[in-house]
Amino acid sequence: MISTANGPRWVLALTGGIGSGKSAVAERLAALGAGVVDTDRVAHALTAPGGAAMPALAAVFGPEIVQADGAMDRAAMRARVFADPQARQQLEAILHPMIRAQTEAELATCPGDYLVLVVPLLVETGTYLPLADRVLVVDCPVETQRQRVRARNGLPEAQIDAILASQASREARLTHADDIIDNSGDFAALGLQVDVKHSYYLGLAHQALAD
Ligand SMILES: CC(C)(COP(=O)(O)OP(=O)(O)OC[C@H]1O[C@@H](n2cnc3c(N)ncnc32)[C@H](O)[C@@H]1O)[C@@H](O)C(=O)NCCC(=O)NCCS
Ligand SMILES: Nc1ncnc2c1ncn2[C@@H]1O[C@H](COP(=O)(O)OP(=O)(O)OP(=O)(O)O)[C@@H](O)[C@H]1O
Repeated sequence: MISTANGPRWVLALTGGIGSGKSAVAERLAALGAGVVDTDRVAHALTAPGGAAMPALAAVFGPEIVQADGAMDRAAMRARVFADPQARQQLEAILHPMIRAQTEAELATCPGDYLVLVVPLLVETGTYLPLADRVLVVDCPVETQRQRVRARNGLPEAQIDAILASQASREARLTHADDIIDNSGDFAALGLQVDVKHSYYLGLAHQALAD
């Protein structure tokens, strides 16, 4: 439970590797009434035109990572950081503290029956784990992740390899799971699992608040 100005809130941390289905799960939980704060979305806002992270990013990485509209050039930055671990560390050193502060501010005011905190790097950084009452991992075979990322972004295979290599292994991530959603099937199979988990989390959240 986290304490907010609106009282204590029960928090589900939701994670998974790239292309595993975190956004699809979070979207459905939101439709069912959960309050969702997604650190990827927070990061996007910080790097949008006029975003609070842009001055520091331009100073460190140069004008070539800034688009004409003032937003971060995501493809350019992706190519750079997944080819160079030191550049990735520099990017994370700028963005992660800002993402954390904004995420905490949003959690403090987010409505919903309980809170869902979506953190792709939950296991890798460990810093969000203390906020979580429960950890839900969206899981599928790495080959399925590859296929879905390929279909969505058309990323070169070497870049998909580099992103996967920078993230925790499937096995390491699963050791942190209280619950697992298997997203190796279709959207219908995913939806059924999410609905069951949501009912369970509603019960846990109500129980925790009653205790
Ligand atoms: C590297 C960037 C420019 C790539 O942008 P792009 O639009 O291609 O991806 P997007 O932001 O939508 O993220 C998609 C997925 O990439 C993976 N990913 C993103 N950042 C990282 C990272 N630092 N390390 C490993 N994987 C990452 C995650 O699986 C994430 O869900 C961007 O992800 C970024 O700015 N990352 C740094 C911030 C960060 O660490 N975000 C993770 C959430 S806290
Ligand atoms: N069960 C499924 N069947 C078919 N396609 C799926 C399924 N689940 C997700 N997808 C597709 O796979 C892609 C990745 O899904 P999603 O964006 O939900 O994953 P993510 O974990 O949030 O990804 P990222 O880490 O890149 O932010 C999307 O294009 C989505 O539409």
